[in-house]
Amino acid sequence: MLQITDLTVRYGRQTAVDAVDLRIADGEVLALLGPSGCGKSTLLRAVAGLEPADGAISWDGADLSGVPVHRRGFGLVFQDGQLFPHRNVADNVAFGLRMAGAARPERDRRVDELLDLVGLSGFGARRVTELSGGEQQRVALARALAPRPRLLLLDEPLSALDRSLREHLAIDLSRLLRDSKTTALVVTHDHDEAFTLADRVAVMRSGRIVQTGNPDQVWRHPTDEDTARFLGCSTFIDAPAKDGVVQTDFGPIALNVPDGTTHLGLRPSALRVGPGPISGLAQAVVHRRDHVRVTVKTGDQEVDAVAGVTTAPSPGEQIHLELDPDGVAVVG
Ligand SMILES: Nc1ncnc2c1ncn2[C@@H]1O[C@H](COP(=O)(O)OP(=O)(O)OP(=O)(O)O)[C@@H](O)[C@H]1O
Repeated sequence: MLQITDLTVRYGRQTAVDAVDLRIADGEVLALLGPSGCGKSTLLRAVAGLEPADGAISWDGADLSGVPVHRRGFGLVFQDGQLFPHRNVADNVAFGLRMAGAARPERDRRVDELLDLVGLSGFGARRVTELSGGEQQRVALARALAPRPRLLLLDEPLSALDRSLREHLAIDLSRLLRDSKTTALVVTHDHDEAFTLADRVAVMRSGRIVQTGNPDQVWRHPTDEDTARFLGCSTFIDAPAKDGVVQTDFGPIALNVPDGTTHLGLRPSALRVGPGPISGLAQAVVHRRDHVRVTVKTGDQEVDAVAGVTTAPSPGEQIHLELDPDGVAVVG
């Protein structure tokens, strides 16, 4: 188990990581999610031993301060893989095993096993410069996993890849981490990636962890407006709740909240163009992959909504909005 206690990293007068407490259980995949510059890479680097820090980092109760990077037993994967360009795939994967003094037959067996695990069987003799970006990241992952690290540290492992490959690899990576029962800390700014990969998500902002919880909790119940905004909410409303039903201007919604005023964050998908009590005027209409995003002026406010590709309104068209509870978050 990794235990981080009161960890602080300063660069001059700037505090990049501010008194962070965090724990990762054995076999758990924790995603550290936050906007650019919030300090997540710095926190990961401190755990790896690459960044001097105040506070304590321990593994199974043993303090790691003073333990150099290569003695921590952690595996590292960065955004751009950082493979050795002059070595072939098998030699890259075998690197950590060679450093650990593993004998040739064992090395070869483990390399085959890992290439199989990451879906690159038969790629051993290929030059890494002849691989696609996605293949290179798989090799980086195989290399990090080969020596059986007790903790895998992944810093934006998929960010350099294009979107469809990223989504595909996130699912593969999630399965692979589970199958190999790897304990992992994944740093990402992408909430889809965090929610695909993680058992638990820690949201970071301005050097601090502002919320931890399982993906569903964090998605449905962000701790404050900034977190909700970061997780895609763009419209915020207060609405009265009674007996588990919240009455919004857009219609009633069943939510497990106490009676009184509830603060809600609406993602664009919470408001759909369709039969509903509220009318508005379509403003900007933008086509996305599988839906259309519409900015709607209703009363004196502007809200984001979605429409089906075939039923999209034109700018200037009068429309109605209906509420989809799946896009609603309870804030606070
Ligand atoms: N070596 C350094 N020297 C000085 N300041 C640094 C250094 N590394 C990071 N910082 C600063 O510390 C803060 C946190 O940086 P960090 O890279 O940890 O953020 P991040 O959340 O990982 O962002 P990104 O996803 O953009 O890398 C930033 O303001 C950054 O400019």
